[in-house]
Amino acid sequence: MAEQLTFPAESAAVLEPRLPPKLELQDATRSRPFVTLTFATSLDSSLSLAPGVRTRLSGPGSKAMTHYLRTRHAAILVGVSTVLADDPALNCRIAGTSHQPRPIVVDANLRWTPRRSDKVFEVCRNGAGLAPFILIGADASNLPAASVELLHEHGGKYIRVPSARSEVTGRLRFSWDDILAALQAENLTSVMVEGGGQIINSLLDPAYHELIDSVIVTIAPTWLGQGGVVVSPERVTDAAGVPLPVARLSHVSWHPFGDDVVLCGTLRE
Ligand SMILES: NC(=O)c1ccc[n+]([C@@H]2O[C@H](COP(=O)([O-])OP(=O)(O)OC[C@H]3O[C@@H](n4cnc5c(N)ncnc54)[C@H](O)[C@@H]3O)[C@@H](O)[C@H]2O)c1
Ligand SMILES: Nc1nc(=O)c(N)c(NC[C@H](O)[C@H](O)[C@H](O)COP(=O)(O)O)[nH]1
Repeated sequence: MAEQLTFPAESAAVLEPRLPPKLELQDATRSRPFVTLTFATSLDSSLSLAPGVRTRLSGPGSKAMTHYLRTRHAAILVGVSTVLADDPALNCRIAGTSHQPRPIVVDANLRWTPRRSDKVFEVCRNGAGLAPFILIGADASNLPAASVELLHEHGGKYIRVPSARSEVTGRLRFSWDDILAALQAENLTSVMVEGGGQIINSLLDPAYHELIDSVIVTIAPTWLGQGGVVVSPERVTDAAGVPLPVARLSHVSWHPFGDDVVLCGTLRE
């Protein structure tokens, strides 16, 4: 029996001001999708114990909240390392839901070879989720024919996005404007960005704050210790080289969910 979660209507009401409009009312004529940044973190800002290690942080209440968020967004976006680490279903497991979000996997450097046994395809075949759209570099070549076929069979696909090589790592990067334009072109009117660390840290760059409509963070009462995947965006300095805060939430509210607390806010004034 597949996992079935419930989320109380009173809790949903508390979150409502932080959410995009109901899906049927979302405006396809907006210039870009509604963006919710959401993740679960430890007290030492870790998303997981180590890169590649699936780590449960959310308790049952805040986990149900995350799945409720999935009912309210057209798409759910993760980085390829999250897919490789977690083999996630990227579906919505709220009992009775009729909506499934479109999984978006950011894989600029083609590290994931999708396989029939991956959970995201399994839930898709069971009618409990959608197949992924995989964002790859505009010049990517030699796509594995079996992966193209597997995606096609399940209703997913590769989508090409303009890319540039990072001067620091030499790896291909997308700008968030281009990522969101690619989603908009697919009529995906809202997206929740779930992680992992590299995805979140790149979105928290001040250049992108205006793109983020809502931030919803689950904080679990635990320290994971050093060596974890940490949310800590690149440092910003003033003209004299003095460090400045990268981002601060405004319009903040805190909501307890079991042992966890959920922090809501926005990066706009
Ligand atoms: N606690 C949570 O809420 C949560 C959520 C998601 C993932 N996780 C955990 O996070 C870990 C994975 O995080 P991570 O930081 O290693 O990887 P990640 O999931 O952020 O994926 C990193 C990859 O995504 C791609 N990428 C990221 N930003 C990009 C950009 N701007 N342009 C192009 N490509 C880009 C690159 O290929 C990069 O190698 C896993 O252990 C997973 O379990 C936790
Ligand atoms: N809210 C939240 N609490 C957690 O404790 C945790 N580990 C994640 N992780 C987010 C990640 O994007 C995917 O949710 C996981 O990879 C699991 O995926 P599924 O639930 O199977 O879709 N998210």
